[in-house]
Amino acid sequence: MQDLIASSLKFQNNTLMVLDQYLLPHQQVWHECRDVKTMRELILSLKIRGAPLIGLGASLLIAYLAEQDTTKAVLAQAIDDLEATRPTAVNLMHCMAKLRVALQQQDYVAEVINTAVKLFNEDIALCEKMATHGAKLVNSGDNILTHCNTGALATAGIGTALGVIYKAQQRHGDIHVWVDETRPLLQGGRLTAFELERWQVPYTLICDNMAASLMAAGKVDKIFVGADRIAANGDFANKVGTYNLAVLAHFHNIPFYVVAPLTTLDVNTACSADIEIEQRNGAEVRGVSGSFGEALWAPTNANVYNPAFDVTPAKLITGWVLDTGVYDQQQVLAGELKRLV
Ligand SMILES: CSC[C@H]1O[C@H](OP(=O)(O)O)[C@H](O)[C@@H]1O
Repeated sequence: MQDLIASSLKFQNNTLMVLDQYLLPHQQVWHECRDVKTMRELILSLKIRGAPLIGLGASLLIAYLAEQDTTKAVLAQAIDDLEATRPTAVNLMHCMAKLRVALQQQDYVAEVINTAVKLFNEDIALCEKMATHGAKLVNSGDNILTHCNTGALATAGIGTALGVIYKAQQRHGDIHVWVDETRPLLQGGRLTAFELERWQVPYTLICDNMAASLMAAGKVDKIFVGADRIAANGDFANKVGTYNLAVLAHFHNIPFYVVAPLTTLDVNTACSADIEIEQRNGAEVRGVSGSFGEALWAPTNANVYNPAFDVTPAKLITGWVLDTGVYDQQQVLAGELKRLV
């Protein structure tokens, strides 16, 4: 398999490497992955994370195993095992479905490898298209609020919502970004801040509970977020705290955009009620751990509610920025998204 290199995932010299996003930004540690058990742990612990990226990481692992003359039956089980890691982001299911088709072909080793390579390279191109479409929605001097991390660390390209922000900054040179730290795992404070510094995009880090007063003060011009799954009616699931922003944006009449590749659209999921929300370990809320070690602030036995995602109804969304274009609420509520697949 050819070398494939992205910000947090690479296949080089026949070795699959994953950047440990849990240790960023203060430690850059790459883990080698040679088996399903390791990739499952990397995905479940969010060392590799981001809807598109977990699909690509799983795909490259399957391709690596195919290259090691792994039997069809073992590859099929590996696909099932990896698909079962995180239930909300549909990109993982999309990639695994493509690999299942490849596995049924006569020359399945070559087909699986070619499919994984194609998915990786397609993602790079999809990011560019989303960024180009979305950047046209940004005006000079805009203050943009974003949530979680949707950049190069979460994709094979420049990202989804953060890719729009990056392209807009290239175009205008004078935008500013409010970065939600994104409790409990702090993808915004750790990863988005890290990426915006690398790209030299001016930003200000805020706690999630500060977004409301910034909007009330007129300091937020637009909101761009990513998605883990878009339902057929335009509702979508994204990192928990996204729904808060959508309700606040609606109240304050601030444009609210979701940015995702068309492969995040799941026409088999009718609406948000049908999206399975991943529930995560309470330890993530009782304290925090990372490159600095760990800190525990809540009582050891505190009951915790820790959904990794929440859902936002289409009626709160101004626009859907996909690689195929930008769609407004009237188009989406009229069923336009379903006609794209
Ligand atoms: C382009 S990443 C999309 C999506 O994935 C993130 O979730 P996680 O960090 O748990 O993998 C977040 O919801 C992003 O918006």
